[in-house]
Amino acid sequence: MRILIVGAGAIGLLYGTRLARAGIAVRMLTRTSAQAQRLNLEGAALLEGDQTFIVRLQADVLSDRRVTASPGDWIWLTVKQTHMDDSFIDGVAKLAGQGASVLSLQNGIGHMPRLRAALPRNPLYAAITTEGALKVDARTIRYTGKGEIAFGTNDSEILPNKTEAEELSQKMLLHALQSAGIKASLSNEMDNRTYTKLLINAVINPLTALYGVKNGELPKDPLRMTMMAALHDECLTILTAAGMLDDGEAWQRLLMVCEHTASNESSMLKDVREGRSTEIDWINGGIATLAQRMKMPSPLNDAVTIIIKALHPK
Ligand SMILES: NC(=O)C1=CN([C@@H]2O[C@H](COP(=O)(O)OP(=O)(O)OC[C@H]3O[C@@H](n4cnc5c(N)ncnc54)[C@H](OP(=O)(O)O)[C@@H]3O)[C@@H](O)[C@H]2O)C=CC1
Ligand SMILES: CC(C)(CO)C(=O)C(=O)O
Repeated sequence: MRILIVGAGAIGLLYGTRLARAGIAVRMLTRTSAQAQRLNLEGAALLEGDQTFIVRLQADVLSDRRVTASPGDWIWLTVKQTHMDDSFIDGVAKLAGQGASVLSLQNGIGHMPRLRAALPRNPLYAAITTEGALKVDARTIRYTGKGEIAFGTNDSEILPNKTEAEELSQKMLLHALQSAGIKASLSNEMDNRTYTKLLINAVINPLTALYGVKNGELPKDPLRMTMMAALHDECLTILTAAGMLDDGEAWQRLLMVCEHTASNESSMLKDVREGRSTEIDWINGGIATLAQRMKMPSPLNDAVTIIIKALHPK
């Protein structure tokens, strides 16, 4: 089985290095030739605790025509939402042809329908990970949080009869991940998982970016807690109306994530600090769009989306 991973950033290299280390045929597809060259020459470095693992893997530039000529069985998309413009999605469609299975691993919502429109015949999977990684440089990432990955089709796409080839391909991917020591599962409730993760990102990400604090600091101030609770409640109301299961644990889960990732700067805080656009349009903006479709109000999500976007580079 061959896996092409598009986007050699924190998450792409976190999975790429561990799969390659377990002997799975992995190829990283980068945006720049400089990064591909560096990965080919020096290998990728995975920092885990005080250990450094140097992993040899093949890398090419996504736009290289030779890449399209030899597609993989699986194509993983590990770029950010901000990178998934129309030309990127066109490039993925060319790469995938009609056969490859495509797995997309982003925080936020809104990208899956666009991918489906561009890939009408390919098996298409959403993935949610609770693992954490940080990109240190073009070839180095730090493993910042252990967790698990779940993948599956979106609820609207669950078909009663999968093809045998599709089923085999899912099992092979699961086996590859597990053989690499990665906690992985195939899920038939991806909408619920996506919304559950979205709720966490929709509270922690914008508020840590606005207050300029690490995740663990967010609940320590009573006024920040008031804001967290209000945003949480609005998101929960909208997401449960959209199909998320309310197991009564959402608020506790949110506080637990703050505690477990206490020393992290959220990805949105980092984006703002480093002068990049954030994934706000697909996180709180995504929730506001869901609300609009259901004719529900979303004043807090609307407000944080505008406030964060005002911090984007002009
Ligand atoms: N990091 C984490 O711990 C977690 C991240 N996520 C989600 O995973 C997704 C990826 O995040 P993360 O890995 O942190 O992001 P990074 O910014 O670290 O990585 C994204 C990578 O995509 C590359 N890229 C951009 N455009 C292209 C292109 N056209 N062709 C090929 N590669 C391209 C970037 O390359 P370049 O630098 O050259 O632009 C970069 O290396 C996000 O949606 C994030 O929310 C989810 C859970 C945890
Ligand atoms: C869970 C959390 C908030 C951890 O930092 C995250 O996913 C992010 O920063 O985007």
